[in-house]
Amino acid sequence: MIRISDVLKTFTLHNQGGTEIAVMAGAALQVAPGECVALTGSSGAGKSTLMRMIYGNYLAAGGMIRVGDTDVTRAEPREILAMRREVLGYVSQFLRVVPRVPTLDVVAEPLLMLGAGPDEARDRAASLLRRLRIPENLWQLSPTTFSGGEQQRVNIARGFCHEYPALLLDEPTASLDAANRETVLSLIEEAKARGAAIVGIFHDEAARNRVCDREIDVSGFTPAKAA
Ligand SMILES: Nc1ncnc2c1ncn2[C@@H]1O[C@H](COP(=O)(O)OP(=O)(O)OP(=O)(O)O)[C@@H](O)[C@H]1O
Repeated sequence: MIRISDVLKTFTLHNQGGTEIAVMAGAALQVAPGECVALTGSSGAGKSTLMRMIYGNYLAAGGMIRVGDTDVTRAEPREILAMRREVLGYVSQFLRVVPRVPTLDVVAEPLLMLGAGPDEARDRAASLLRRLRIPENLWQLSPTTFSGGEQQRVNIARGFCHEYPALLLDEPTASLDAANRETVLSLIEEAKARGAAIVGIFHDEAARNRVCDREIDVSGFTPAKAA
């Protein structure tokens, strides 16, 4: 479902005389449907950079990244947007929302954008919000004023609303209490069971051991070592 080979990434520091820094070379990864792969490696090794390249936020300088039928390194912006709508979900650590949109609609939006009926989309959103213990009296409010942990759970609910064939998870259990952490791990297990291919960053080692089938240490892709 997700196939990466020989990926190269350089950053050009425009505010520092255009200096080019190579941060990744020879990156390779394959994730099959129903599999969860953890990206590991020390801080600065390139875990987030690799996830951003898979999502099409950062452009790879070389190599191949395929998500389903999408050739991410060569796709037009509209193809990337279609991939994000239909195929590849991304649960980042922070919720970014348009102000004044009620929480229920923030969570239902990915399904609404795919043409689901409003009742069906809101029912699914409600069931996720309930599972993630967001009190019902908050559902009609915008999540902009919610606590950090509440925003994180709204973000997770949104990321799991549509059953994406592939998912990127950036620290999905960070700073959650035990009960909500357990819910998130169950959501990941259910997504795997229905065939989702998942790539994640999990600093929570017990969570990683429970849901991940394999680990890929991205330090192996830092140019000095890969050369
Ligand atoms: N936009 C950018 N411009 C320049 N350099 C960048 C940019 N994004 C990342 N880097 C560099 O790429 C390298 C990898 O960073 P990245 O954030 O991917 O690491 P990480 O493994 O996710 O780290 P952490 O665990 O601390 O989040 C770092 O040396 C970082 O400074």
